[in-house]
Amino acid sequence: MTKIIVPATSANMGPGFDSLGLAVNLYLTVTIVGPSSQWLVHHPFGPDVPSDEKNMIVLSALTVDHDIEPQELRIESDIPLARGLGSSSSAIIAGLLLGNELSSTVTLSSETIFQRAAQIEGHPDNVAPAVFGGIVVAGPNPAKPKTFLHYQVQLPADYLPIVVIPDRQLATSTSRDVLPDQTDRRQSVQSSAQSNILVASLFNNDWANTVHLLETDRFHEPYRLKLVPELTEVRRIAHDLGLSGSYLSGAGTTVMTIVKKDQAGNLLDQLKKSEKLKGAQIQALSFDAKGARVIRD
Ligand SMILES: Nc1ncnc2c1ncn2[C@@H]1O[C@H](COP(=O)(O)OP(=O)(O)O)[C@@H](O)[C@H]1O
Ligand SMILES: N[C@@H](CCOP(=O)(O)O)C(=O)O
Repeated sequence: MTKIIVPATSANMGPGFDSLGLAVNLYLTVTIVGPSSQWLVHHPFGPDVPSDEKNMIVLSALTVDHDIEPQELRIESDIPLARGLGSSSSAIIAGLLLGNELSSTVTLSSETIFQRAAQIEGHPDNVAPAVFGGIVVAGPNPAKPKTFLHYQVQLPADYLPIVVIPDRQLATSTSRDVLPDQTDRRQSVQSSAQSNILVASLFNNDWANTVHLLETDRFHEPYRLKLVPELTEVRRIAHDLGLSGSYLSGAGTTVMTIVKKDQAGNLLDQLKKSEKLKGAQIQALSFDAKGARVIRD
């Protein structure tokens, strides 16, 4: 049976709000069981997520080709919903790949799948690493309205991502609602400078400085902190160990820390001891370098 696999993503690396994201080894897997008289989606997400043609994956597939035959689908997922790990992006991309597989008239390239998914999401920071894998800088293409440019960064060999995933959902739309419409000019200039330096450090594989720059966001973290106080606790614990590299993953509630591999065990031990992080899923991950893929047999 054909399987579609899409990784989870962590957007908003540092001051790279809406433009810098990375893919990790948590996956959404969609198995195409076969044709059915109507769309039937077996999934583990409970009654709030539709199991018929209203499911986000099916809706996305139908944007590729309205005439595709209904299918029975089986969904497995390690990506928790509404926690800042790009579950909606992975569902949209899985749907576009599904439509691509099932259509007899349309064939989409990875580039087109990325562009369409970014248009649907409205920002490319999750969908770029979800489609292409790794760490990606992406943003609006000034030469072509409604399209996006994207550039992939080399992955660091000696760092890995650690996630703290609170046992609490936060819809991206809710978390965007707390952001101000305007920011101060001085602050914007400083944030823009730090974002530029962060991108330069990423392309120079300078992770000793990158981890500090990951903590310089002023676009969203100050406003979202009240929704995700765990960020303060993770930073406190990491700083006590002399470690930087923590940021709010996407719109929250996940907190991501990029840490040197030889420090990961130390940090995990301390995070797991914290009363304030009780109930959170705390684990070391790895970067996903491949991005979305289709496995046919
Ligand atoms: N695999 C999926 N199938 C169907 N709907 C999904 C799937 N993954 C996510 N969604 C929808 O997207 C919502 C979460 O999107 P969002 O608030 O953007 O959070 P995030 O993308 O950070 O996980 C879920 O509540 C659900 O409605
Ligand atoms: N830049 C977006 C990223 C949202 O990511 P998600 O994983 O929470 O969907 C934002 O901050 O709103």
